[in-house]
Amino acid sequence: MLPRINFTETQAYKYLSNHYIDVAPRHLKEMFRDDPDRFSKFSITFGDILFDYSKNRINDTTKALLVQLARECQLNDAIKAMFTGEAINETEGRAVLHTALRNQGGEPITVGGKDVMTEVKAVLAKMQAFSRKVIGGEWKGYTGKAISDVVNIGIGGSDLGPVMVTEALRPYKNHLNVHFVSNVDGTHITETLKRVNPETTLFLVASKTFTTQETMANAHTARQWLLDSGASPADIAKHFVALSTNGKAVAEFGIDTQNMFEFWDWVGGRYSLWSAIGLSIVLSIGFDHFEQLLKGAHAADDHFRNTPFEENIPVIMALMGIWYNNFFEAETHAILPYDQYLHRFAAYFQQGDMESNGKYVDRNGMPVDYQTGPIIWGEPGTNGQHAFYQLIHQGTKLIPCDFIAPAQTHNAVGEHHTLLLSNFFAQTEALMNGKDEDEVTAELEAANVPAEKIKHLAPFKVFEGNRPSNSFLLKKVTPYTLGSLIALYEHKIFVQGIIWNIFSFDQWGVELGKQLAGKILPELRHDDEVQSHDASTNGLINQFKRWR
Ligand SMILES: O=P(O)(O)OC[C@H]1O[C@H](O)[C@H](O)[C@@H](O)[C@@H]1O
Repeated sequence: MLPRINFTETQAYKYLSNHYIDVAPRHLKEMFRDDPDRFSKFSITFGDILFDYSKNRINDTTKALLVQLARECQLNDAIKAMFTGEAINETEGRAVLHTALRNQGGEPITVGGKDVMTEVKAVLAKMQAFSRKVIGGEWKGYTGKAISDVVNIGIGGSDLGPVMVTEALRPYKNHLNVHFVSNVDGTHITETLKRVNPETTLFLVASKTFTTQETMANAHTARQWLLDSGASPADIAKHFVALSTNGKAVAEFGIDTQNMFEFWDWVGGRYSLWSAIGLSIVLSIGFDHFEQLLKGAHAADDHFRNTPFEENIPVIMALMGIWYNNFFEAETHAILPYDQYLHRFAAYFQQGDMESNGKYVDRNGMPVDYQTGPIIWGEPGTNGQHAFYQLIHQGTKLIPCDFIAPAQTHNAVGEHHTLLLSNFFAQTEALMNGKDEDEVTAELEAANVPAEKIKHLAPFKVFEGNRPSNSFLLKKVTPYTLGSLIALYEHKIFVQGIIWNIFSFDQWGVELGKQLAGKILPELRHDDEVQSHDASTNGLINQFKRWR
């Protein structure tokens, strides 16, 4: 069982509340001036990842107190409980073992007395053999042609991870075209099917539960499309495989369970890209690269498990987040990758973080009286710079940011990468330093702007700075480094959930909408007016009926 500690009642929290009063008015610029060791003190190198957290509004005392907070919340025990397969997803009575999926160290991991590693390895071997056949052209469609296109049909955790990783690792891609259909909006499947040929398309129906409305609707439409093209029901097996925990529902759908790649209820949907759900990744970049992804994640798992909190990247990421979320009252956290291939990274962690820690009930079943998970958002730089950075620089809200950039690009065209990285460095520096009135005035004077105009303009051109950021400088986005980076973020979410005393691995909050949609659906199947809802919902439904 996970500890039940209200972190606002710890000693560390009390100290931090007082300490906040001292630190909040201090400017990062001064902190750098006063402490020449700041960068070496507040940065951690892990393999090919440099994590710099020195541009945060902290000093040595802040860090020590935040680490004390983690200790008082018994983070050590919680980490151990997760890695050893305790049922820490208590509301669903399940272990949380995405770390077992990438356990490349050979250590046995048991759930209910059974070593899960045997099954994990068997499914990986099955994925490897299958992907070899598909990539090598040995697996044929119903007219005897090799597969050219793979369509992953899934949503949420059965979509976002594979999309993000296949995009991030495009430089490692083979000849197969990989597509993703998630939305139940018929447009998504229709537009995708326009681009593929039924004779050479393989569908992966990816669903942990195999009951998700969107995925089932898309899968049925895809199956019908295949049959309409001239395939027989017996040909389905050549074009459909399932990635699921639910063998019964897979068989009922008509997919041979031989063609099912299994995973288990101890894999949370939003942590499942390492499981059979990653088959689209394997097909896109080959099994060896997928294995590298697992290895990178495993190295991050080891780091998380075995490194003292002071030097532990996910722990520090989490503590910085708590410092802003619970003391500075920051509401959001931006993830800003300076790498076009990472363009779905923030979207991926919107689910990862917000579905995990978007909870207002604590582990005792009581409403919390403090803030929990932040709103996660972001877009790749430099696009964001020309869109929303204005608010980050000069708005009234404090937005802690993560900047992520590779030192080496996969596409060395002209000076592009140097331009990109100059923006990456400049932004974190500008957010931190800002620009005071003297600097603004000097600049305008140098540009020969008349004194009267300077007085008028200066306030608008001042940047107060003191806006915090983390920087992740990666040597290069490789499968291994990406695996590590994702795992570091996953563990950050875990640490925050432990400190906030919430359950990070269930998602009851998504159920209500699903339930109500199920109730409304039959009402939309006829044209009679509905009166069974509130006035707004009735009004919307009835207008929809008149217009459709
Ligand atoms: O993989 P599935 O069972 O189809 O679930 C897909 C998604 O469904 C729900 O919306 C959950 O909130 C997500 O966590 C999950 O990833």
